[in-house]
Amino acid sequence: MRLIGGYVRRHIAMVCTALTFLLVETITDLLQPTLMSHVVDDGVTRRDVSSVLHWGMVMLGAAALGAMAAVIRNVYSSRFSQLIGRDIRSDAFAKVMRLPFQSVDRLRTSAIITRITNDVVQIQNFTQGMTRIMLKAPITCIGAIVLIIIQVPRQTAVILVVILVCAALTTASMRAGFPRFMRAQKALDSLGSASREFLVSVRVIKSFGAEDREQRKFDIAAGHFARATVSASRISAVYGPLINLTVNAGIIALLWLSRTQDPGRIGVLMACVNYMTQVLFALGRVSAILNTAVRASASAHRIEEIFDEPDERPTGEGPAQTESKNARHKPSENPVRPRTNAAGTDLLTFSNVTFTHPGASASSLKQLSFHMPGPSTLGIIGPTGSGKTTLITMIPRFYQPQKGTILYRGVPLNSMDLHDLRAHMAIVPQHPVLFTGTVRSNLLWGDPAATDEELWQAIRRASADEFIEHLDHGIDAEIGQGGVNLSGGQQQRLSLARALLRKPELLILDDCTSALDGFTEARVLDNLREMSAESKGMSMIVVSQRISTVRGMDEILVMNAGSLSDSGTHDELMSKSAQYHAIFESQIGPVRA
Ligand SMILES: Nc1ncnc2c1ncn2[C@@H]1O[C@H](COP(=O)(O)OP(=O)(O)OP(=O)(O)O)[C@@H](O)[C@H]1O
Repeated sequence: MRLIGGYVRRHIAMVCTALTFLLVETITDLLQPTLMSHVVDDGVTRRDVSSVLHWGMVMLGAAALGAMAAVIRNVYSSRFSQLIGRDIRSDAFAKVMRLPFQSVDRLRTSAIITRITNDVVQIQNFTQGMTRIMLKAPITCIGAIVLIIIQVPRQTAVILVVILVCAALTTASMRAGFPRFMRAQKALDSLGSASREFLVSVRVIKSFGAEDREQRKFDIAAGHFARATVSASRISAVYGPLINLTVNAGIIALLWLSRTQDPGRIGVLMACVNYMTQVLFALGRVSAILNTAVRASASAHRIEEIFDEPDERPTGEGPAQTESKNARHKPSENPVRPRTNAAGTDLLTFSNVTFTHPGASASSLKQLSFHMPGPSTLGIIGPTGSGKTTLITMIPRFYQPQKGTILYRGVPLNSMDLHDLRAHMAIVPQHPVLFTGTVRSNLLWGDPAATDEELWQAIRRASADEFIEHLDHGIDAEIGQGGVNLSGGQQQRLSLARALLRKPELLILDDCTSALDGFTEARVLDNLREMSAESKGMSMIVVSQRISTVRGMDEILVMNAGSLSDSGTHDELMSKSAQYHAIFESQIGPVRA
C-alpha cells in the first residue's frame, strides 16, 4: 500500500475534491430518513398538509444537492483512478526498461505483463472505490448508528451487538481473503505465461499435431486460476450473507423491542429501519471495498517487486564487475595469444570471467580469458549450449560476470557509462526481432537520421536488396508483428542491415546468418569484411556453429562447456585443435593429406 499512497499523494488535490463532494453526498443521504420521519410524524400522522409540503420540499432539496455532489464526485474519482493507472503503468514500464537482464529473467516477461496490466487495474478499482465508497461507508455507518441511538436511545444495546458482530465478520473475511487473492493473482501469472508460450509456439504445436496435449496443459493452468479465484470469491460469498443476516436480525430485534418501548412513533421507526438498511448497505460496500483493497494490496506488492529491483547500473562498482582477488589481468589458464592495436590497447579483454545464470546450477562461462585487438574479426564456434551467446551478452553488459574482469579498450566495462558502452556496438541476435511497421521504420532504429542512400547501402551490405526490391512497396512495405510476413533468412538480413546502420565500432553477430544459404552467407560476410576494411575501425565478433562462417576470421575461439578449449586462426586450429578439426570433418568432410 506504500506504493498506492505515493501515487495518491501525486493527485491529492483531485482526491480531496472528490472526497469533499462525497462528504456532501453522504450527509444528504443520512438526512433523508430523519426528514422522512418528520413528514410522517409531523405531517401525515397529524394530517398537517403544510408540514408535509415543507418537509417534502426540504427532502427534495437535500436529494438534489446529494445528486449533484454524486455527479461531481463520480467525475473526479474516475479521472483520479485513470491518472493513477496511467502513472503506475508508465513508471513500471520505464523501470522495466532500466532493469538488468537478470531481473527480467527472474521476474519473467509474462509476469511483468500481468503486473503492468491486470495488477494496475486492481489498483485502479481500489482507488476508484476509495473515492466513491471508502469515506462514505464509515461515515454512513457511524452517522446512521448515532442517529438511531439519538432517535431510539433504548435500543442502543441492539445496535452495539450488531456493530460488534459485523466488525468481527469483516475482520475474519479480510484475514481469510488476503492469502487467497494472492494465490489467485499468482495463478493468473502462470496462466498468462502459458498463454504466451502457446501463442508464440502455435506453428510448432500445429506442425507436431500437439494441439490436444497443449490444450490439456492450458486447461490445467486455466483450472488452477479458476480454482484459486473460486476459493477467493468463496470468502465474500460466505461472509457477505452473514453480515446481511446480522443486520436484518438487528432490524427485527429493533422493531420487536420498539413495539412496546416506542409506540406511536411510526416515522421514527421507519427512519430507524431505513438507517439500519443504510448500515447494511454500507457494510456490504465496506466488505466489497476491503476485498478490492486486499486484491489491490496483493497487486501493489507485486508491482513493488518490479520497483524494488535494482536498476541496471549506468556505471558502478557492485559485485558483478568487482574484480575477484585472484582474477585481475593475470594471464588465463588457457592463454590466448594477446594482440594489441596501434595504440597498444586491446579492443576487448576477458580475464578469468565466470558467469552463472540466475537459478542455473552450473556456470555458463568458466574462467574465460581472451583478448581481441581492434580492429579485427573474431569467430566463436562450439557446440550448442557451450556458452557462445552468454559470452557475447557480457560485452554490452546485458549480464555481468560474478567473477573476473572485462575491459573495453582497456577500461573495465563497469566503469563505463552504459549508454556510451552500448553506443560503440551493434548486436544482431540469434532470433531476429522486428517491430510492427515498415521495412524503413525497422531500419531507422539503427540510425533515425539515415538518408535513403545510407539505408540502401546497409540493405545491400546485408544482401537484403534482392528481396526488399520485390516487396510490394519496397522499403516502405509493411511488416507484420515480429516480421511474420518475412522468411527467417529475410528477417535475419533485415536485422543485420539495421545493425549496420549504427556504424558500430564493434559488430556482434550471434549466429544470425544461420537461415541463409551458404552462397548468400558468404556474400554477406565478404561485404562485412569489406566494410570493416573501408571503415578501418569496425571490428566484428561472429558466433556460429558453422566452420564456413568463422573460418575467414582473424582469430577463432573454440568453446566447450563454458570454457575456451582453443584459439587461433583457421589454419592454426586445424593443426592444433582436435575439437575444431572434428567440427571441420563433420561439416566439410575429411581433410585430404
Ligand atoms: N537465461 C538463462 N537462464 C538459465 N540458464 C541459461 C540461460 N541462458 C542460457 N543458459 C544456459 O547457459 C548455457 C550456455 O547457453 P548459451 O545460450 O550461451 O549457449 P550457446 O553456445 O550460445 O548455444 P547455442 O549454440 O545453442 O545458441 C546453457 O547450458 C544454457 O542452458
